[in-house]
Amino acid sequence: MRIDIVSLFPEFVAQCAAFGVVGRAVERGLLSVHGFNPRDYAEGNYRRVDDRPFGGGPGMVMLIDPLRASLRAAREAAPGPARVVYMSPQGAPLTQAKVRELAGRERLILLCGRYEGIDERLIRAEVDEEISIGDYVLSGGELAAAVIVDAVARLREGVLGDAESAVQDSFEDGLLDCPHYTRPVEHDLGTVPEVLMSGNHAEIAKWRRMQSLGRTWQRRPDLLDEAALSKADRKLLEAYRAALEA
Ligand SMILES: CN(C)c1ccccc1CNc1ccc(C(N)=O)cn1
Repeated sequence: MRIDIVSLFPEFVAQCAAFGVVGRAVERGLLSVHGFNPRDYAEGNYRRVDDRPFGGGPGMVMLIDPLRASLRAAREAAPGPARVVYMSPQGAPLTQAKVRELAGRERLILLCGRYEGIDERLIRAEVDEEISIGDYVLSGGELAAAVIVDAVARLREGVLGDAESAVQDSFEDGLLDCPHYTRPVEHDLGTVPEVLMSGNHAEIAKWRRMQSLGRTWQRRPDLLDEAALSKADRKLLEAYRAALEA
């Protein structure tokens, strides 16, 4: 998979692909991340990439042509179609389903805005979709792009060993993750739930599912569509609630 980053600070995002599982995936050639800086494609001796907004108001707007030239350079840097994603507060909220969809592609181009954003005509002409990583404002799209790189990379075949837990991750099945424990069993911060040491894998799986259901119900009821729960899941959630009252 190839991901191109169009940004005034491309090394910022490339660094986010230099550590951990994503860094190893890059080393192993499962993924490559390349930066394109609109300033390298800006005309004139000031190499302008922004200008004042028509209609007045504070701040600056990113110019069309340096962005369009850097997008063209990114497209032409490798074969095959690329999905152009613009990171912005006006985008569709990022979900794990959207991450899975993006991870299925061979090429992505992530467009990072700075200043007050980008001339709308460039967005309309070149952007396939706008994505927001949450309802808050950042100084640039680079952190949002880094989130996409990480979330997408870890879903690519071969990136996570079976030691890691991409499958059981929260949101993979639409529920929050269960609690996790490791050594020591006895600690002044408490002990470990008995069932996890029982060796009874069916019981352990049931306990974990019950915890995921219960935590989702308690912390993110918006994610829990109780109607869509299986009979077994509904029984587990009942058991979780009953244990709270006990
Ligand atoms: C400078 N701003 C406000 C801006 C305005 C328009 C586009 C991009 C930017 C860059 N900033 C971003 C980008 C993304 C997100 C997000 N929630 O995904 C938050 N902020």
